Formats: sequence, C-alpha cells, structure tokens
Amino acid sequence: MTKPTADLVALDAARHKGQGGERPIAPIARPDDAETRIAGAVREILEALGEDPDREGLFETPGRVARMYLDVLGGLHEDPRDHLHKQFLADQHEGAVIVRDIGFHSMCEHHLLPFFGKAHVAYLPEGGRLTGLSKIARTVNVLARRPQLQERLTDQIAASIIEVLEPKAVMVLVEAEHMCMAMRGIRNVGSRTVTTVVRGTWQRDAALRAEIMSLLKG
Ligand SMILES: Nc1nc2c(ncn2[C@@H]2O[C@H](COP(=O)(O)OP(=O)(O)OP(=O)(O)O)[C@@H](O)[C@H]2O)c(=O)[nH]1
Ligand SMILES: [Zn+2]
Repeated sequence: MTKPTADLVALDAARHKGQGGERPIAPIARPDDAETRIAGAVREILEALGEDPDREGLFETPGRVARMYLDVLGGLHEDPRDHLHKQFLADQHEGAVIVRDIGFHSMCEHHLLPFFGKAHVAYLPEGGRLTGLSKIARTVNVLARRPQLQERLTDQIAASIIEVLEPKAVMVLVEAEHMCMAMRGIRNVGSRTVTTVVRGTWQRDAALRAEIMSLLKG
C-alpha cells in the first residue's frame, strides 16, 4: 500500500525539531528510583522555603507529591499511538469523523503548573480506515500527561493520528486555561488560549477547512 501521508509525517517531524526543543512522541524510560528521587526533591523544596517537612501535616507530603507527579506526568512513559492501532473498516463512510469536547489536564513545561481544557479532533478516513472513538481521547490523554506546550500538544495529537491511521486529513483544535497565567506572573484569570493544526487535503480546500473548523468549534 502506498503511503499518501508520508510527506505529512516528514513535515511533522521537521516541525517538532524547531518547536520548544525536541520532545518526540515516543515514550521515554522511567528510572526505577523515580518516586524516591522526586520525594527527596520535594522535601528539599519544603526545607528551602523554611518549612519543617517532618511536621505532622507535611510528613507524608513528599511521597504524595512524588506519586502525583508520576501520575500526572505518566504519559511520558506511554506511547499515545498504541491506542490508535485498534482499527475498523467502514468503506461506506466517506465523511469526516469529529470527536469534540475531549477534556484534558496537562502541565506547562515552563512552570510545571497545570493547563487544562478541551481538545476537538477531526479526521477524514482513508479507505474507510477508522479507530475507536475512545482511542482518540486516550491518545489526547497520554500526550497531555507530559510536560507540554499547548502548541506541541496540538501538533502531536495530529501527528499521532497521521502516523497510525494515515487519514486524508486531520484538524485539531485545543482550548485551554493556563494556571501559570492565572496563579502567578500576570495573574490573568479566565483567559483561554486556542491552538489549531490542519493537515492533509483540508489544508488545500479553504471552504471545507472553514466548514470543519466551525464543526470543531461547535
Ligand atoms: N507558547 C506557549 N507559551 C506558554 C505555554 N505555557 C506557558 N507559556 C508561556 O511561557 C512563557 C515563559 O516566559 P519566561 O519569560 O521565560 O518566564 P516568566 O518570567 O515566568 O514569564 P511570565 O509568565 O510572563 O511571568 C510565559 O509567557 C508563559 O505564558 C504554552 O503552552 N505555549
Ligand atoms: Zn507556564
């Protein structure tokens, strides 16, 4: 079978090189002593703040925070593309598949503070090649549970789908609120950031692109 989207995969690989440093989609290994090391570092932070990490309320905090980080950043050690291998064929379906309102929580890699919101994903299947709807949400979830940039999260959702499903087109829209803008720094509560990516045939057809984009926005 020919690879109609090979050029798109290459384009994505090139884009990721220049974007916020290289952080490929592939998972990385988790060191065996990760929990102990994170707990030790959290204890250091508490001490550096002048706190007593042995007082009753903080005694178990380093371990808790370590387990929390391993959970909320656990997507580093999973491959988001794995989920997309569960595929079905539906030759008669020629239209787009749109999954809206996929809630996610991520961590901004600049401050390690949460950003969270919704991802909306559309793809145009090639040859009726579909994946399970939940698998798109699982893919978003793995990529979100990493130190991320919203732009990279958006790109990597599209790149994962392109690589595994080889669709004719993909569009992803992510809207999120960043705690690093709300809790600190500019302290701007309530502003939302929207990022989009369009790949494949929808890049070339402005009318169709606008139609899919309006469906994505809901
Ligand atoms: N493009 C992009 N920027 C982000 C994201 N998450 C956080 N940032 C921004 O990363 C920037 C880091 O800027 P720096 O000047 O290095 O850090 P800072 O002094 O803490 O910046 P302020 O937030 O302006 O106080 C800030 O402008 C953040 O708003 C993201 O997902 N995408
Ligand atoms: Zn930030």
